[in-house]
Amino acid sequence: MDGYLGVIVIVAVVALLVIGGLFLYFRPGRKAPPPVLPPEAPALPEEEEKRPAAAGEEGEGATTTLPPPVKPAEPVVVEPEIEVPPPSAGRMVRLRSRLARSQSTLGRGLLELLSRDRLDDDVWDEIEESLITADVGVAPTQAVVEELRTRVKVLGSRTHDEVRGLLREQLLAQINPDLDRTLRVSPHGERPAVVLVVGVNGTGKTTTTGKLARSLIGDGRKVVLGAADTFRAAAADQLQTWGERVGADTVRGPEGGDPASVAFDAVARGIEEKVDVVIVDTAGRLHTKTGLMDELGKVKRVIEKKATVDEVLLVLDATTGQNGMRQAQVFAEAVNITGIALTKLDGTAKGGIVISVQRELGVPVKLVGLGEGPDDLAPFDPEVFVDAILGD
Ligand SMILES: Nc1nc2c(ncn2[C@@H]2O[C@H](COP(=O)(O)OP(=O)(O)OP(=O)(O)O)[C@@H](O)[C@H]2O)c(=O)[nH]1
Repeated sequence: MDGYLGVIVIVAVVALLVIGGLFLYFRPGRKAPPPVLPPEAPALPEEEEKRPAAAGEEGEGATTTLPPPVKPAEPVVVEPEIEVPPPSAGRMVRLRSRLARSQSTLGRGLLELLSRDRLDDDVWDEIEESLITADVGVAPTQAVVEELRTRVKVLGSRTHDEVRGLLREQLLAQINPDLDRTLRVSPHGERPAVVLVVGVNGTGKTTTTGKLARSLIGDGRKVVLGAADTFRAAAADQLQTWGERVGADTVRGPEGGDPASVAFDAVARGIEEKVDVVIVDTAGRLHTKTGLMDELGKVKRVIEKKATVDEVLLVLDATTGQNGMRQAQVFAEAVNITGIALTKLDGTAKGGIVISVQRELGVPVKLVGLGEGPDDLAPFDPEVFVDAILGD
């Protein structure tokens, strides 16, 4: 009996436990067990995620390939583009219109005066004044007027062409077409030719050095530039930019350094690189004549340890008139000038400076600047010059 009772109690306890468990499991408000999620896919790089899926990539079974690691981009070195400048020949003809614009008032005025029926003293005075105003200089003006007076007397009545012919002849005679205007830029065997560029800052000296380098390169020569104007760092930068445009190296020194040492290094580089011409831009400080002589003298002496100085070009601003002439005199006394580069001839009606500067300094105008463009430097051609003054 006791055995039965024990079994009944055990069954009752088990039944109670089962009922209690079921109640707890199904009771209202009980939270559902968390859903079982599939494992997360690995994150893709942003770009890959945005990329539209290609055909066949979508849907079940598509696999994701990770992109290869991106290498950091190599820095791109942009080489400056090397320009090919035009040759020097025919440049003055090309730039003739610039001359005609600036000089034709003089030509037209003279032609009109000389074509008058009666040429009395007043007219001759006016002719003289026009020439003086155009910076022809006193002595050349007197020579021109005297010669014209004689020729006109012989001629009697004059046609326009005859007057033009007379004037052309007289102006050309004053410019002297027979002067040797060739630039000495031929190398001497292994040694390059050396051109020293001197003149006051602001005359267009550095610009002319750069333009000359272009022009020589246009003629097929190899050039090295020397920035011996160490007084002004900007001048060296400017020259270097000119050089880079046409693939010419520029040798420079520290600001305020010894110009002679830069000139020496430039010539040494020229020899090393087997170039045809080394062009040295010097400082143009007009302190004292002795100071200038010492500086330019030293530059020249130092260059001559390695090569010969073939040309000493004086850069002169045509717009500065008599003031420029005085500066030119100081340079001519300090160094042996072999040629003149007359700049800004497009910006003045006083083209007569060509005549007076040659006469005063006894050296020919070899180059003329006719604009701010890189190829606006031309070998001087007296006939083109006079024809531009007189018109066609
Ligand atoms: N119209 C015209 N401008 C020129 C000519 N030659 C130079 N120039 C300009 O004259 C300005 C003055 O040049 P500069 O400041 O004299 O330059 P620079 O003489 O080369 O400089 P530094 O000699 O180093 O002082 C520049 O804007 C040149 O472009 C020319 O023949 N015609």
